Amino acid sequence: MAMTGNAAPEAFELDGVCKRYGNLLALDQVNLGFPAGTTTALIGSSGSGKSSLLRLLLGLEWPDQGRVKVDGRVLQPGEVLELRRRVGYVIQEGGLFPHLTALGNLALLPHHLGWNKGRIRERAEELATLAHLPANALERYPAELSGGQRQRVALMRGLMMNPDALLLDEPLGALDPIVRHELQDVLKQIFLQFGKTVIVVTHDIAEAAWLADRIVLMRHGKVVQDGCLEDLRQRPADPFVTRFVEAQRTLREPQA
Ligand SMILES: Nc1ncnc2c1ncn2[C@@H]1O[C@H](COP(=O)(O)OP(=O)(O)OP(=O)(O)O)[C@@H](O)[C@H]1O
Repeated sequence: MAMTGNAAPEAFELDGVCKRYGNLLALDQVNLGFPAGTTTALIGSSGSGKSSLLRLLLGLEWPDQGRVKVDGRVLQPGEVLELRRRVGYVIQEGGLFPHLTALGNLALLPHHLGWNKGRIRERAEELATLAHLPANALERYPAELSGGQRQRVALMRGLMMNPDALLLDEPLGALDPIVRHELQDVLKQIFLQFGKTVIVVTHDIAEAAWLADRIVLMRHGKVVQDGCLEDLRQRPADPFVTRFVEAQRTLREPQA
């Protein structure tokens, strides 16, 4: 995101953030920074607070304690609409509107901001090439697309306005292994080309390591470890880290 002065501020920052839902403490004193231009994978068991964390960064939720900062400034409710224009958000299953074609879904925000049809189509076609979506799929409704194609469109929608940052919540969650593998390549290529701040939530440690140099592992609303895959493997901060890493099955040759 925008830099001010000599020091590049963190694109996003959580400063002593607690988030409660009733009696449940979903985030417990989280301190984390996401420097501008870096890619981070957030992993952790189900219910550890990963999605809540992303929603706080987007102003879709507010902390009960602590502060969320964007570009070094505390996020204010009045800034959320503008923030949503500057940050692409991609969720599992895509969240596409079923009554609009792929192109219609992609066009929603740019149309609202006054882009003409030609410019919208040109941008959509450019992104279709990037996301390896056949151009004719742009005219189809979500129900006429495969799961992988819907995810590609969701990713394209997140990139449509050339955002300053991209937040992805299990973008490859519900896909078969071959499509997932292909899309991991597409995502990695896009992140490299994009060169901006990316935070991606996944359950899969191999996917996390493929997409990001930095992995933040969460459990029960707290950050357990923040490092690279090698740190998690060789220097686990906690026995839970080893359990989490070892719980991810790898295929081995059958024993003779
Ligand atoms: N709107 C809500 N109302 C009540 N409880 C919620 C709400 N959103 C999340 N929670 C609870 O907060 C905790 C953290 O949820 P969150 O979705 O952030 O976890 P997660 O790590 O993203 O989980 P998953 O990997 O299963 O998506 C969970 O126990 C969840 O049930």
